[in-house]
Amino acid sequence: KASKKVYFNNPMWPGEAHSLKVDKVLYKGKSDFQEVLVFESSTYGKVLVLDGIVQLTEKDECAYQEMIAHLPLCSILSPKTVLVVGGGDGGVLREISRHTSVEQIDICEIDKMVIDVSKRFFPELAVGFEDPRVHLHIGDAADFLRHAPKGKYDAIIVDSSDPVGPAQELVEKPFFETAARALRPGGVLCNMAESMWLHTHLIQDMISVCRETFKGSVHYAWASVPTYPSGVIGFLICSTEGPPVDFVNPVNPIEKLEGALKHKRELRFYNSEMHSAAFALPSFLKREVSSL
Ligand SMILES: NCCCN[C@H]1CC[C@H](N)CC1
Repeated sequence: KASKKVYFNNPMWPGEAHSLKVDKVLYKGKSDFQEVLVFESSTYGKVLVLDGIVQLTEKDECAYQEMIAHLPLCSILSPKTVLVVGGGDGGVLREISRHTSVEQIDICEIDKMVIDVSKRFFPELAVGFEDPRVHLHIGDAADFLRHAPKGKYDAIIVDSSDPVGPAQELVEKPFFETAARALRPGGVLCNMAESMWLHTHLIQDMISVCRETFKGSVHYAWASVPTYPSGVIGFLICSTEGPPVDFVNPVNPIEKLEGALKHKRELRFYNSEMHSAAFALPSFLKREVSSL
């Protein structure tokens, strides 16, 4: 019976378990921060698992990586400097690189093993590291942001794992305050914001903190990702107060902004209709989370 208990006791989704058929285990390791597993699934391609939690699969990673990158970057005029917090698999970098206006991409990933494993088993994501605009920093992002120049970034994308373990501090007020300080006026933060079906308390807490910290706007968006718990994942899009001309409506991208995307035909999930639709929220969420 012990095996049954092990499957159903993740505090992020108690009583719930998700399974994919494993054809072959390709890598098993343990870094200073977490256990790393890569396996070939029978129907979702290769899968990256950290501490027993699915991070991405080749089949559905496009939904998450494209939305977390293009929701913020298609909401502001010609983003130039972008910071990625986490994102060690390189998928978000691949997406940011499509924006021709971007001149500098900093990335701060705490676990080098994730980068090395992605380069070895997920070249179609790790390709993001090959862009010459990318500057890689290995370390704690909260620390990195505390030392970042005030107002340096047009956009900060927090591509984190769940807030248990290394990513715990990335949902707390001090982190959001350092992110707001590092953004220019009218700059935008987009961070992973869990599931509307499972985490409305956490979403409420994050939105309350963000409304205090970001004087521009705070919006919640979501996308379908079949291999994430409850099959959806949310995004919190926050902007610092700034000249209105600099921050277009985060819900409806300006068509020409989308036009600034290189290799648009490679996009498998994002488009301007999905961008706008992502901000449409179910009634239970609007009821359970105030100010949505
Ligand atoms: N860059 C890979 C996605 C990392 N994002 C998280 C993975 C684990 C999920 N429970 C929540 C999103």
